[in-house]
Amino acid sequence: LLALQWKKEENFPMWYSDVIVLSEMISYYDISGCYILRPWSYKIWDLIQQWFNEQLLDLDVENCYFPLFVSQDRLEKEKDHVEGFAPEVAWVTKSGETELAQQIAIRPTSETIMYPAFSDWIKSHRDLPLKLNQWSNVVRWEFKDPTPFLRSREFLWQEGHTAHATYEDADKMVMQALDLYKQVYQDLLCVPVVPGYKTEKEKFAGGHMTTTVEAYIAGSGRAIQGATSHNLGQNFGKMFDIKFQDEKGETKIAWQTSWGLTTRTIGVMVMVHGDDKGLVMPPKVSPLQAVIVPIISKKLTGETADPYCKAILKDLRKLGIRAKYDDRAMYNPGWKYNHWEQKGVPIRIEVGPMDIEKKQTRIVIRHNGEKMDLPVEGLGSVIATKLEEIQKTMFEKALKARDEHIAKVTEWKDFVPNLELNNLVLTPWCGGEHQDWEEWVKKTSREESLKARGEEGEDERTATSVAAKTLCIPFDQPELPEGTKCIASGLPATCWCLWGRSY
Ligand SMILES: O=C1CCCN[C@@H]1CCCn1cnc2ccccc2c1=O
Repeated sequence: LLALQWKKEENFPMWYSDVIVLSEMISYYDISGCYILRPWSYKIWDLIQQWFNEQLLDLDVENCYFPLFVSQDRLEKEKDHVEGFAPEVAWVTKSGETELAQQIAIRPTSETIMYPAFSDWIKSHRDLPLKLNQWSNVVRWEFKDPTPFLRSREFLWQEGHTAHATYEDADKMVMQALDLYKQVYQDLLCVPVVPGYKTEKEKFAGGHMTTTVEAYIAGSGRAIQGATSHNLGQNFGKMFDIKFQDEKGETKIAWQTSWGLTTRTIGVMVMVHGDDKGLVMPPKVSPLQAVIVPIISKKLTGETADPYCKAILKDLRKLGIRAKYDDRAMYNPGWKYNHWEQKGVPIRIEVGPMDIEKKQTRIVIRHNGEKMDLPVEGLGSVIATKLEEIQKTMFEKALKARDEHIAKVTEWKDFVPNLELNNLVLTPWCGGEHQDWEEWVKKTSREESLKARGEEGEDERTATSVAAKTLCIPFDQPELPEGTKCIASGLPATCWCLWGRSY
């Protein structure tokens, strides 16, 4: 099956699952919610990890590795933190034919695995700050529709866990981590995100405050949480007895953070940039940034093309450009064009008989189809510059598409009509602590959406997917004129809140 069977605008979910298979990113697996990450997608995670690890050095965060398994006692140390998540926990209950005396959980996240050790290690303020990061897989036995990269039962992530002497130090760490996430999305993946606070209803219950970066998927008109960074306060310190002697010899409880970014990043990138020819890769994370295709014919044999193309390849690689010379004789140029377009390679370099004669080459830019003839002389640095331009243009294009779909709304009558236009909605809000009114918006937006679609009485599952929820209270707050009313409660608005249908 060589061509995409679905158009992105016609059937977004089918287009997505087609693209990730045809581009050789994913293969399916016989256990629901589990997927094979093939080299073409794993390399993206590799590149994200390389960049992220560089940044961790500057933040004095060290990598480590904790066990995959956690005892039931530890996992359930603090009931109310886990109860909401309990159905997602995967348990090991036997080895071979033998039942285990105590069932053991597979980590869904590592707070309860790490923090007893934190308690052992942290005795004095001199042991602080403790800043650790772990790259690993985690398992969450979700029941909502699994989607490769976006929602799977096992996924790869990094989880940062830090302990500090003061609230302020912890809060600074939370924001530094969130800024790394913003850079991963905007600077590496060319995906614009809105950084902000989660409301009380949407935050991590075990923490004090949650921050997030929210992305927008134009294909579905939905928002998606890109990554999250929590200020845990002293909650886990109290639970796991993480105490230290401060300079005055007084015993204090540590202030903590935890923050995570997952392979969901890859799915978001595919959805935002992909088109009807397949993947469109941002150069910074593309496994291949340029592919050289010789147009072999009677007028141009392999042995004439080889030295010319290999010289171009050398020139590119010398500048650190991830390039490949596709000299496979069993595929014709047309097949190769289609293949590398589906895989989203940013630049194709075509070499035909005329090109060799004129010491030039024809390059084709994947994201906008632009073609141009360039001299082979100095080609490497021209390609390097082109790649930077592509990175910038792709982000600007996504930013425009996202901004066109954020509607500022102050009256409730305009809320659902904007959701129906695939918009996110920015509204005056009475404050993140008003969970009751947040619930009201969720329920009312669902009912009004179903009515607008003439689907009253739709079954619960579908209905939930049309409800709007709070995405975040953006750090970047527009002017809020005195006396502005909350769009739902009519109470005095204290902030602007971003809403949307979401994944
Ligand atoms: O977000 C992050 C970032 C990385 C470190 N962990 C925090 C908080 C995770 C919240 N969470 C999420 N799913 C869970 C599933 C089962 C048990 C516990 C949990 C759980 O605590």
